Amino acid sequence: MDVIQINDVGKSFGKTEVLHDVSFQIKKGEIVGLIGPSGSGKTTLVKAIIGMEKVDSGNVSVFDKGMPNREILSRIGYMAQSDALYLELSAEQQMMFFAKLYKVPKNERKERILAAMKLVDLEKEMKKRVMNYSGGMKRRLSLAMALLQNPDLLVLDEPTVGIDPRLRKEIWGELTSLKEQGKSILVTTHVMDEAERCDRLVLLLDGTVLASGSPSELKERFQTDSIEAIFLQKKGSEG
Ligand SMILES: Nc1ncnc2c1ncn2[C@@H]1O[C@H](COP(=O)(O)OP(=O)(O)OP(=O)(O)O)[C@@H](O)[C@H]1O
Repeated sequence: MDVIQINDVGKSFGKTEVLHDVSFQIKKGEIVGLIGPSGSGKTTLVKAIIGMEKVDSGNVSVFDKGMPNREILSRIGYMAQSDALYLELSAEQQMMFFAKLYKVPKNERKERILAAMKLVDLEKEMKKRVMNYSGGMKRRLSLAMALLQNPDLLVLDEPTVGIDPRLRKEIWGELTSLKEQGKSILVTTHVMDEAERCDRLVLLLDGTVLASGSPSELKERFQTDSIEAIFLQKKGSEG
């Protein structure tokens, strides 16, 4: 079964077309990277997947249901590109607020919060108010929030921006183990060594799918040794 199905999706803002006939699927237990230069339409697509943005044509379904769908949304852990955090609260209060909102059973809340915070290496900073967090800490807290309700699908929009290489490696280790538990993960990134860790990549350029496949398939198809070079090649050929 496909966890995410995107069929011929088109979207414009005013006269500007930002997505054109975009189609791809994500299966259970797969990490798919959505890769593309700034402005290529990644965030718009991610928002369409979670039902935050309406598409003009085509359709988006998640777990076989058309989005937006409230029930399905509770199975998705979403991490937005910009952190939506309550600065006045401590990280722990913030997590508790969302644990209630996500209807995490009362007797599991503390345990789940601690597990998610450990994963992003923030368990010692839980009492601190979020306003005193650094940019990278806020990013990590947003990731912990996305993991809180133990979702079947994670949709992460540039999750590792501002996160140092050591923790980035740990986070990717965790994403891989979540995938091994059968979770599906869609991640947007600009970081090419992260792209290499995905099972499959969807390369987006100017709102269209340039190519998709495993990192090694793509490199072979385009006869390059890096994913980045594929974009450079394509841009060059447009001249
Ligand atoms: N609400 C909006 N109104 C008008 N234009 C928009 C809106 N949201 C996005 N756009 C435009 O759509 C295009 C794609 O934006 P999007 O944020 O999806 O790109 P992106 O690939 O996620 O870029 P980045 O990597 O920089 O985040 C851009 O030209 C952007 O200006």
